[in-house]
Amino acid sequence: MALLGSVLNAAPLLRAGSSSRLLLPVSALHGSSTSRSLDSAAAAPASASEHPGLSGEVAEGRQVKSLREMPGPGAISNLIEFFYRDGFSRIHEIQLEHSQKYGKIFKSRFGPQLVVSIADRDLVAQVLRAEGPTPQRGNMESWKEYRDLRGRSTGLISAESDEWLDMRSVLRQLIMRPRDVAAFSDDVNGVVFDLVDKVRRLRCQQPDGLTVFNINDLFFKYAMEGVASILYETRLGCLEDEIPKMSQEYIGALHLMFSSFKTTMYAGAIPKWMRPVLPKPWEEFCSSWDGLFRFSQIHVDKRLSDIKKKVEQGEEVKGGLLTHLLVTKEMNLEEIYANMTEMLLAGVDTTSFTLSWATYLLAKHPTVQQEIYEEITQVLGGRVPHADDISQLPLIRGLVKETLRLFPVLPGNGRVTQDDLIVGGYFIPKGTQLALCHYSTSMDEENFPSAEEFRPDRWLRKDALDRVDNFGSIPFGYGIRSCVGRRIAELEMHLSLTQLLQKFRIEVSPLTGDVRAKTHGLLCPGSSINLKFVDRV
Ligand code: HEM
Repeated sequence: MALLGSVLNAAPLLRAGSSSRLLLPVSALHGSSTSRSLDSAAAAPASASEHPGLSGEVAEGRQVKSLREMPGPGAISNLIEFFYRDGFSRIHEIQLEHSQKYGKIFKSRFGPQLVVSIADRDLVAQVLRAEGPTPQRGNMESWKEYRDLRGRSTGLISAESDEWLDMRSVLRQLIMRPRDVAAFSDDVNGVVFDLVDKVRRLRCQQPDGLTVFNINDLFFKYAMEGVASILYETRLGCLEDEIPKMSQEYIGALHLMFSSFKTTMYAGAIPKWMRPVLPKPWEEFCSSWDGLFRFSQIHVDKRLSDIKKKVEQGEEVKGGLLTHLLVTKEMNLEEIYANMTEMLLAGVDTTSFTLSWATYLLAKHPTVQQEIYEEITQVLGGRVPHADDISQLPLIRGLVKETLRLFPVLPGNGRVTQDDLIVGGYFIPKGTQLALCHYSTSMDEENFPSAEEFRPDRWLRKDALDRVDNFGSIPFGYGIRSCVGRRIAELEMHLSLTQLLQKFRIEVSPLTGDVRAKTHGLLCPGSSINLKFVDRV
């Protein structure tokens, strides 16, 4: 399942405003909602004074090139790459290959679509720093169409312009600073206890009493339970042996949308007029959204009715994020449903894949694991960690950063330019779809020496890498449209990894092969990760 990935990675590949839209992978296939033709771009050398978004290159008198002159793979070779060589599951590798072959800025075509890919840290920085107040990631037409059809609101992922800005301003105040989410420590720790317990129960079922098969399945349940404990202020029971029916149905809806990654893709890609002859993708798309919205609505309504009861009885109303939103009415009810739905969606696979990679890397590097364990023991002893402890655990933070550098769950991100830009010497007209190639910049030796190596200590402050504006690795994006759930995800990952390392030595099971990454919307383990959890004495 990889909904967020299909949205953030692939949505930019839907051509805006076209009735025959095509969905393309962000990193290697390149489409455009360019509002000017390439010819006019070529014929209109920009001047810095006319175009506030332009870099100093024009002013310095260097020749600005048009998109026509930009290198990149041809449409036919892209077709072959993706449809005959299973390129859809290797988007991250193709991104790297193309940046090595064509340079750090290149264009690709797929039919009428054109996307400009940027695989250079400084150019990515230039683009993101020049963003206006309401950046756009890509085309969200199919999401919006569903919402219009059902009279639903958009949430942060699907909204644009002022509508997006208003909701973002509300949520930014509530969950974007580490100290805001520190308040959720106890709730998340409650879920971590259940995770540890579940590890113990699962390994007991195996003959060696140690192995947990397909660790991502467990982390998926943990991530869902963890994020729901914050978003809905309730427990879903995902880590119980019998998952409650309602939570099971939600997981089913999520599976429908993603197991059918294709469903999401085709729903957006198949033109409306073809739906009568090819109804299934759109129907499945709508039906999975129905399930996701229904689930959120049940939990939001339940909280609302609890609050009303308390008010009627004259009791004080206390609570977290959802309570705040319902009481202050900074968002209307439909907006709350939509944002809870989209945040739950965005917060599960992303976190669980990262945890799966982190534990796999730890198991493969016992010396690193031991160093991190010693740091934890020195700082906490056996004490349960709290959010406030994390600043004292730089290696735990480095572990998460390094995992996301090696396996950025979103290997690429999209932006539609909102102004004419000159990037890397090329004139990029307003409305061009850009693909920011995070995977390539993360693996670039210039940004990270010995880039293939797993070295959480490279993030220790002494090396000055640990900066929010290190554009070589920005797994949560950057700036005003960056991941709104970043602090929640970090809290869930820091607390769970710390406790797992306090309790267990993690080893790779001999039943695990060499696990390689594949793109399935998100960058996910290409095969099952099976790990042994050995008690620490
Ligand atoms: C390891 C975990 C996660 C990673 C790596 C991640 C990464 C990202 C990235 C790269 C973006 C796009 C940013 C941009 O366009 O600049 C994004 C957006 C978003 N993420 Fe996350 N995410 C994670 C977890 C979460 C969680 C736990 C939540 C919710 C609680 C969440 C909610 C969102 C939302 C709502 C957006 C859209 C924000 C907007 O458009 O304003 N994410 N995420």
